[in-house]
Amino acid sequence: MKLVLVAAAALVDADGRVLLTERPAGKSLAGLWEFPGGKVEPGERLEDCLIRELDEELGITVQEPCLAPLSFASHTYEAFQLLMPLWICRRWEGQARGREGQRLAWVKPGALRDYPMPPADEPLIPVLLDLLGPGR
Ligand SMILES: Nc1nc2c([nH]c(=O)n2[C@@H]2O[C@H](COP(=O)(O)OP(=O)(O)OP(=O)(O)O)[C@@H](O)[C@H]2O)c(=O)[nH]1
Ligand SMILES: [Mg+2]
Repeated sequence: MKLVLVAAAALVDADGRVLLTERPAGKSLAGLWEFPGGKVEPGERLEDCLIRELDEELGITVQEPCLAPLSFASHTYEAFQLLMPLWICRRWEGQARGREGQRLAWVKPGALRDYPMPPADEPLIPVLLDLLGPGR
């Protein structure tokens, strides 16, 4: 089965909220909320991919030392197996905005379950809750 490698980030703001972005209409899994990130290009370093995607999708600049490995998602979809390392990032330059027209939400960890996410992301919710607490 095809392996798809995706680099993604949990951006956490000063209030401990996590950024989710809505997948635009027309894409697979449209309407679901996900961590920003994207597919690794052939030969591309994972961290370079993530930094590129965060700029393309959100218009923010992230320095590599501000990315800490947190967890990963492994999920078998119908057409491919997804392997998605997830980094946590608390520091970046610029203000995140949906550069591709996608909606953004800053979400308390305790409210992540209110946002429908791809099935691969489910096991990442308790990881963020453990680390950050539910928020208030
Ligand atoms: N960025 C991101 N992708 C995720 C998450 N969870 C998850 O299953 N994915 C899947 O990982 C794949 C890569 O997403 P992507 O954002 O790089 O690529 P894309 O929009 O071009 O995807 P597409 O071409 O399949 O529509 C997609 O199939 C997406 O559904 C997540 O939390 N963040
Ligand atoms: Mg993407």
